[in-house]
Amino acid sequence: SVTTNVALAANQTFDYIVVGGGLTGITVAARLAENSRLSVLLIEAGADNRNDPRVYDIHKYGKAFNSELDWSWTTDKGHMLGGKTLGGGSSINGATWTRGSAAQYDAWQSLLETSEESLGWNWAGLFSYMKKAENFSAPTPEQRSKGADSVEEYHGTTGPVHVTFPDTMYGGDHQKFFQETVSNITGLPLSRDLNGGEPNCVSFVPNNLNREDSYHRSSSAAAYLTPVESDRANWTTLTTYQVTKLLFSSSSQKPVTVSGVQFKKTNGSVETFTAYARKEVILAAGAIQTPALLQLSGIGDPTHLKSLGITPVVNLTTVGKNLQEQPMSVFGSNSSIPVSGTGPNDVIAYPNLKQLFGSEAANASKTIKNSISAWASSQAGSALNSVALETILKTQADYILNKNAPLVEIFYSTGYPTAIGLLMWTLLPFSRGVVKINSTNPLAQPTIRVNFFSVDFDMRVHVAGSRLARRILTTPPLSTLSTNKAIPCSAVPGGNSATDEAKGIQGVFQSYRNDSTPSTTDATPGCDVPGGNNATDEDWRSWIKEKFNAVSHPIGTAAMMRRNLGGVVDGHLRVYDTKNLRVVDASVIPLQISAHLSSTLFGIAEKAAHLIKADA
Ligand SMILES: Cc1cc2nc3c(=O)[nH]c(=O)nc-3n(C[C@H](O)[C@H](O)[C@H](O)COP(=O)(O)OP(=O)(O)OC[C@H]3O[C@@H](n4cnc5c(N)ncnc54)[C@H](O)[C@@H]3O)c2cc1C
Repeated sequence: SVTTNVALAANQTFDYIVVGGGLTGITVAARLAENSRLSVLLIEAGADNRNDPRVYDIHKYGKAFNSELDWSWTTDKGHMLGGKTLGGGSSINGATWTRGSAAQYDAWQSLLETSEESLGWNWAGLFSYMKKAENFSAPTPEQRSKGADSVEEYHGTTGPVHVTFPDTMYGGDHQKFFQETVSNITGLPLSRDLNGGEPNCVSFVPNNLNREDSYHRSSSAAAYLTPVESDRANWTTLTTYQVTKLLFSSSSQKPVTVSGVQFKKTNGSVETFTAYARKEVILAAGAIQTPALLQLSGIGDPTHLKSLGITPVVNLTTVGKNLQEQPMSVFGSNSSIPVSGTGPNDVIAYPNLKQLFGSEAANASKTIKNSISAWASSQAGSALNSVALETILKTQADYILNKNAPLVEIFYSTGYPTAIGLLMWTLLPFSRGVVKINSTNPLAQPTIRVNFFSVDFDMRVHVAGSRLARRILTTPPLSTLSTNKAIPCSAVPGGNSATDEAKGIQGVFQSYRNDSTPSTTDATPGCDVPGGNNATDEDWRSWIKEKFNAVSHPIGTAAMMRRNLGGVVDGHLRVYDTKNLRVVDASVIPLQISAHLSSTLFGIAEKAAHLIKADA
């Protein structure tokens, strides 16, 4: 059952306690609870908002941002969004369903001990679990006529997460012209389906929506919890309570044993409760709150912990380090014709280094090859050390230079009724950041330093992506739809007084505005770069620095790597020097992928559940 009745959890013992009822937490809990002999407690800080239209109606995307459903963490540049509700990010995200390139997943395996390579943390191993999570409905003939397509073997059809194209999908000249323009400029091939491990293309993409449920969002909660909610007496989901500390039964002897968790009402009331774990505690609080909870519990850098008066339990200096988050800029123009459909956004271009940099590609490659060591030194404070980081960055460089990994995402962000928009973000930053608690108050937000653009090459990528975005908007056939052909601008119809519908559909635009654009007109980033079409790199750099925002795809803060690279968990997702504590969320992803994260995370959670069951 889903409950706010703390008596159902306090002072009780469960086989497994899962911390965080977000994307991965619900997935793992649901799989463990399939065995009726095992008891599972899932604790979620947010409320159960499954019946809130801001959650189930994808057309209201963006309306949950900066509300009680959003952690809205402060970073070194603006806010990072995160779902604070049952389903976590999967309840408030854009529902875009994509996967990275096979080489990127294969790289994860190379960061593990040789003895763990057989665990299958590679494309082949994860692809099967991503498909296990998926219940794909191929496009209808009408959707095909708009441009949707799929390759059967890239999808699962019997999993819990419904994935499909929406009945309201966009699919007029806008989409077609965007594809054509991008392809003409960059040479990117049009792909039928980018979910098969080769996203270096331009393609329509599906969403995790449920065709059998009025195209409502298929969040982790809707997919894994709702259908079994009344059957699983062995699974308790406690909402509106935040886990504040892990408890250890033996902390002097390594590996340490976790005996349970402390938690309190998320709204800050003083009373603290305890629940006990017979077998394991699984952290799934996401890439920001999981490292914070580890640190609050004494797992982290002893010097930092002692400075706050916390007794160190496990010495793992990289808890919270290796943070990789992506910067995004927004571009737009108004269209002379209305768009067809109401979305959500459905076409993405993923250029690789050559397609992004064009004639500058050789130079950009040379910069990467010659700079890894210097970047590792400059970012060493956000990693174990420069030697470890150099190995990690070399792995990242390898798939950029040799395996066509896309460097930026250009998401065609159509806006009802007439907007042409492009969201462009750097996918694979070389900059590294840190999440660090700054007090012993478990309800206080940790300090998040992403260190955006602290490796200058990340800015070069962003300038190249921005230039490409503007070129796409000003090149036919897409530019023939624009009312402002010279310098596209004004993306959100109605600007800051846009209707709720326009705001909802264009949530990303809108959040960008709410966050950092105090514009009083409907002028939109993209039209106001000093120098317009003749802007210099310096013009672009200063505009980007002022306007960019976080994508809200943080990863890496409890990375799955060998310990001498700065890993926090091993290939079984077990925290080093602990016996029964695992992390199963975006924190464990060691390197960014050229994709939105959720399909990958459902795969990780499915695989984790398998590992946990096998170990038991
Ligand atoms: C605005 C936005 C848009 C996105 N768009 C897309 C998209 O279109 N497609 C895509 O594939 N991905 C998208 N993502 C990314 C994806 O949703 C996230 O990467 C994913 O949800 C992360 O999963 P997770 O399980 O690691 O964490 P989450 O899903 O964030 O779950 C963590 C959960 O733990 C809870 N929690 C935290 N601390 C505690 C605690 N101490 N005690 C109890 N509970 C706690 C949180 O409230 C939350 O519910 C988007 C993300 C955001 C924020």
